[in-house]
Amino acid sequence: MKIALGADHAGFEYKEALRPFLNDEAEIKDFGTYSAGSVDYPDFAHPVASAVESGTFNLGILICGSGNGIAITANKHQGIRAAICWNTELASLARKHNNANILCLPARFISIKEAQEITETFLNTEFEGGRHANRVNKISC
Ligand SMILES: O=C(CO)[C@H](O)[C@H](O)[C@H](O)COP(=O)(O)O
Repeated sequence: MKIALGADHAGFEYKEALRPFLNDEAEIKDFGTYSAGSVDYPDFAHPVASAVESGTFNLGILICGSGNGIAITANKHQGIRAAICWNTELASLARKHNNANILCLPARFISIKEAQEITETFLNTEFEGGRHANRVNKISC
């Protein structure tokens, strides 16, 4: 499993906390940001989304303050299904029903422990297919 990881300044601390936790599970590439200094979330969401869109990475994890900016940006890419998840049930449904390929975490609304649990659920839940496959296939326009 290859995972592309990125965050803006609001998600920086969470990204740093997730990285060692993820290393046990997968091969990780950290696309930045690399400090808590203020940056613009599209500069990190686009590279992560491109990496997943191209198939070089299986899944992406993006983190910003609300989750909105990174999700809006990532979902501009063809074949990207970026889902904002603030609890484990949403993470499970995003994988099972939507085959989400980028997890968007809202750092200013969850704890680091919650972020780790949500990430673990997202990475360990499979797409159910079936009726959901028909719907996911209808997303692209
Ligand atoms: O989704 C976002 C923007 O739409 C993120 O929450 C950003 O992290 C947030 O806007 C950053 O805000 P700041 O006041 O510049 O720290």
